[in-house]
Amino acid sequence: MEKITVLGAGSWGTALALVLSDNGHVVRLWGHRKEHIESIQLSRVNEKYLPNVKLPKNIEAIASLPEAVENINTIVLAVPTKAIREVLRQLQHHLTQPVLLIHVSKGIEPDTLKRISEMIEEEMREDLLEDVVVLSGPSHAEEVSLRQPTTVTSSSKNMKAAEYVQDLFINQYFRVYTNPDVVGVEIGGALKNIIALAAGISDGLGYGDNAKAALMTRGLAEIARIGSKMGANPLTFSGLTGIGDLIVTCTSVHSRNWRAGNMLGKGQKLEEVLNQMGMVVEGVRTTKAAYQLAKKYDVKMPITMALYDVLFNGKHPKDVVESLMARGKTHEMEDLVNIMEGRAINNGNSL
Ligand SMILES: NC(=O)C1=CN([C@@H]2O[C@H](COP(=O)(O)OP(=O)(O)OC[C@H]3O[C@@H](n4cnc5c(N)ncnc54)[C@H](OP(=O)(O)O)[C@@H]3O)[C@@H](O)[C@H]2O)C=CC1
Ligand SMILES: O=C(CO)COP(=O)(O)O
Repeated sequence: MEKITVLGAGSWGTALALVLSDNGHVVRLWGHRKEHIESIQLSRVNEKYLPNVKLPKNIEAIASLPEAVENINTIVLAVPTKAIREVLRQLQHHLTQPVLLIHVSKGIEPDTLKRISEMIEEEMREDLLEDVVVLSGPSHAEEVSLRQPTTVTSSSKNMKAAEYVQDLFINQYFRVYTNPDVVGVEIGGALKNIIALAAGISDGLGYGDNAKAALMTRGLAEIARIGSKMGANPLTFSGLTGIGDLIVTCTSVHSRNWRAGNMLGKGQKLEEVLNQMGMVVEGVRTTKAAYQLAKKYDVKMPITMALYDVLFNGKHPKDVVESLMARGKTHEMEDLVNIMEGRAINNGNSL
């Protein structure tokens, strides 16, 4: 039995607190808004983010960060990508010993183009950071909190730490695998949100399953192409944090990215969609980051570019679909064969 603190009292932080509590651990769930935490303390329910589940006694909701991390050496970081640096800066003031940081966020920081574990290593004082582990995979909070079968992957530069996290979380409904490819796991988790937004737009426009299958398949090719250039093992993209997470996010009504895309496809404006959602839609910021990554690494990412035009250049989704379909002819597998065989990627026409 361990004492573990979860930072971030949103959907995913709360669902993971439930998994840890089911495994017999004592969990502190920290949230930054006092009134939100007080309402959880009062009702034992996280009304805003996970209204159907009552929290058991071994989850303590806490609004004070120093209290939440006192005498703790394992922390789950479950806030949106854009809040990571701010939370880490606050956290360090209150740590008196090194901690294992388990991050579960799916994003890439625009401009710096850092992955989450890179942001953590940059922000944390070395003497306060034992290891960084990423836990990622096809896992909607709504289903995990109902104890429905779910599989995820634990990844770290230090495989002992990844295995420790596997042991903390694994149980009869939450199966945890390990994978040493941190870059692939983080890139797959972040970039699938872009494709989920595009799949939602396609559904919102009234296109059918053919279009969605095309987006998912060619989206994965795009993710594998940039991921491999960034140092990922291409095989990771055929696993849980690649195609697995792509499937669940592009096809589930639980996905905020798919739902946001769906509203955009039906003609709503980005700002009103994000306001309506009330929860994080990571794919929007990640599209900006991926657009910059494609330029930096000189990798063709046509779906990402098309989505960027819809989100940030006011292009109509139907027009970008037309442009995508009208591109020059190409060989389907050429890039992937090159990636698998470790050859240089052809950036010409094979898209
Ligand atoms: N939901 C899911 O099923 C899954 C989510 N993820 C990933 O987990 C991460 C978190 O997502 P999720 O929990 O779903 O998001 P939610 O939108 O459900 O919740 C986000 C939580 O973070 C809090 N927060 C926002 N900014 C800050 C800040 N500056 N300091 C402290 N807390 C802050 C929010 O507080 P407030 O209420 O004040 O806004 C809220 O409690 C994302 O990267 C997501 O991609 C990964 C797998 C599954
Ligand atoms: O990452 C997720 C499922 O694996 C959650 O996706 P959304 O953020 O789109 O809801």
